Amino acid sequence: MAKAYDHLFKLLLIGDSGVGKTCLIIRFAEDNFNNTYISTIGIDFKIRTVDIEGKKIKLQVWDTAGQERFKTITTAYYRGAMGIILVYDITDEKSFENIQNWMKSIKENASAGVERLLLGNKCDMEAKRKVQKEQANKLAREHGIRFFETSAKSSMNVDEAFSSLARDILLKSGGRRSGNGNKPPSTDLKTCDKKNTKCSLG
Ligand SMILES: Nc1nc2c(ncn2[C@@H]2O[C@H](COP(=O)(O)OP(=O)(O)OP(=O)(O)O)[C@@H](O)[C@H]2O)c(=O)[nH]1
Repeated sequence: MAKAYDHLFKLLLIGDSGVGKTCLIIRFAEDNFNNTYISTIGIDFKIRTVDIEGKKIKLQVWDTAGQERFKTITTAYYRGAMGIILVYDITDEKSFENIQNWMKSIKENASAGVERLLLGNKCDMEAKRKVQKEQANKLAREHGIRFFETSAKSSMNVDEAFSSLARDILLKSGGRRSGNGNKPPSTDLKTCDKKNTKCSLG
């Protein structure tokens, strides 16, 4: 039987507990949303196949628990990820400040050259906003990565965010670019990962 997809990409979502990682994955994979909060225990994944640049890309999206007590389990999954999505909650300043720690965790645990993406989730809650878009844009620019504000509740930018990460991985793996050149100029993509003595390709 012919293979149902051209590429399989493993993605991982990280970020503080309660920022909406599980909800983003459920919105992306099942187009559903639930207000009830059930904190993730350890790790889980969902699958969706998308069409990008004429290729069928099967996305295996791993959901990690944001709680500190699961860190040993969750960081073990970083190495196999081709793309990592860092999520904060636009109504929770601490979750944005902690993005720096999550970035550090990627440096320590993920493969060199892993594609990263920053998401400010819950953008449907404008009245409770604590993190300004410009702050996050600046942080994303400093790290040379893309940034989207999303809402798992309203669907805003959810498909766009996952597709953009998948496209970047595809391009890096030898696919062809067709437009979408909105990636900010990289400031750190050419730095070497000391631990792995490998350079990121950008
Ligand atoms: N208004 C709004 N609420 C959201 C959104 N995304 C998630 N939530 C709510 O935020 C709470 C936490 O969502 P989860 O997806 O479980 O958070 P998580 O990041 O997976 O949390 P952990 O599993 O503990 O790491 C739930 O009550 C969700 O309903 C969103 O985009 N908008």
